[in-house]
Amino acid sequence: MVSYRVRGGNVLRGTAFIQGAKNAVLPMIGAALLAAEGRTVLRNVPVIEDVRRAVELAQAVGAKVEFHESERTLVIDASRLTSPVLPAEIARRFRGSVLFVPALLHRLGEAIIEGIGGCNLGSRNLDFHYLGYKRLGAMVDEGEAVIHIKAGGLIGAPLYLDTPSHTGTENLIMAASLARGTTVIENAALEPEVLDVITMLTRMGARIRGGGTGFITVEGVDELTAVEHTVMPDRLDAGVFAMAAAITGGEVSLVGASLEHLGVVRWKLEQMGVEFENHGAVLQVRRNRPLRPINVITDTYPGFATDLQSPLMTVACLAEGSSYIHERIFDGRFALAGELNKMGANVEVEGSRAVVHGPTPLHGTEVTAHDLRSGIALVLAGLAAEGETTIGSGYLIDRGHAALAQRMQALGADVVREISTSDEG
Ligand SMILES: CC(=O)N[C@H]1[C@@H](OP(=O)(O)OP(=O)(O)OC[C@H]2O[C@@H](n3ccc(=O)[nH]c3=O)[C@H](O)[C@@H]2O)O[C@H](CO)[C@@H](O)[C@@H]1O
Ligand SMILES: C=C(OP(=O)(O)O)C(=O)O
Repeated sequence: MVSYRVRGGNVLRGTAFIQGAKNAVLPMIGAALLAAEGRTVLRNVPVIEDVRRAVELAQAVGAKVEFHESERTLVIDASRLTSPVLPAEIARRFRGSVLFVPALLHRLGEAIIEGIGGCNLGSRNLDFHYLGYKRLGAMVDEGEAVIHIKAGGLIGAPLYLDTPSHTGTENLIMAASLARGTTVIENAALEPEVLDVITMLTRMGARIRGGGTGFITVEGVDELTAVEHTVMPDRLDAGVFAMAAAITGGEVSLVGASLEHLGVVRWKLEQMGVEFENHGAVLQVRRNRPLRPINVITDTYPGFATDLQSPLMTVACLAEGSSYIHERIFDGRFALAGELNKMGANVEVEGSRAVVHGPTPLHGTEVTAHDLRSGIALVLAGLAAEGETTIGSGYLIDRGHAALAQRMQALGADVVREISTSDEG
């Protein structure tokens, strides 16, 4: 059982090193399994629990994987895959398990999904994935507990997504890359991580056009080769550290962060009173005036990232006035509000909208992470709160943020990660 203990009141100053992107490395591990020969090398891999689960899952289907954690490097040899089964005990613990399906279909002719995990954010459908596989010629049997997808060779086809699903786009690009003929994917996702995955696949020999336009064309090839690729920086980790500076009225240098990748998040934080300045490759973030309230509507990239909606809700608690948040991507992403209210916040939720009445002084207490980003949002709340905050279910934070306590401590924060003996949490 992991928990985080935060003593608030310290102003954060110093340098934070932004990790490699969780939402890029997971599809890249899936992509590495498409290469039937040689060894793939992934660099700048974040040392997070989701990557450890992905390594276990790749090993479960027969790949040889070495995770050199201190070098943040993965070496993946997928020349012999032996099992199409994504076993429940691993696959249920993270979302990235769905990204193994295209490789299993191409390499073994079938994929058997015994469970799918990831943050509990309300409905998280996969119908666009399944419909896409079907249009490429696969058979999908959606059982109660197990999903069985079979294909005796995929064939390119016109595909579409009702909304630009992030993993849906990645999966259909991977499936199309080794399919016979041409596939066109309309309404594809534009997220920077999707583009990074396209860059890696292209290096592997895939023929993909239109990344970043919403309209992607893939000409199938006969084989993909193992390559070396450096994972892009994690814009969500960067956003969290920027908000940590903002909420404590501090100043931090973010090594590896890209302003461009923050999209609308950058402009919303600026409206709240946060200043950004690029110093070459280092992004300086500071806040030295009172926080202003904000209106935010989450959207796909370059809109305001839903994964930063929870941390922003915490920052809004300290703003001078009422902020308005409209969550448009997930239908159950406001569990944080109840936890913040336990700390003295005044957040009202109605359906997909929340109003944060600020400023409210926060006080430390025992709270629970309901998902990865509500967990990190509670760490931010703890930084601004009087006294001590204990955040339970810390495993959820470890799913997506590497060495969080050490990186926060380096900025002067009092954050400790604690482990007690009990079940995962
Ligand atoms: C591992 C990974 O990359 N996770 C990210 C990915 O999740 P993920 O790829 O699961 O998110 P999607 O973009 O697919 O889902 C967004 C919305 O579309 C709906 N939908 C999606 C697919 C589908 O087949 N049918 C359907 O209805 C979902 O229910 C959800 O409401 O993008 C999310 C939205 O930016 C981020 O919060 C997650 O951090
Ligand atoms: C929703 C998230 O992740 P996942 O899709 O892996 O559950 C997240 O990173 O906030």
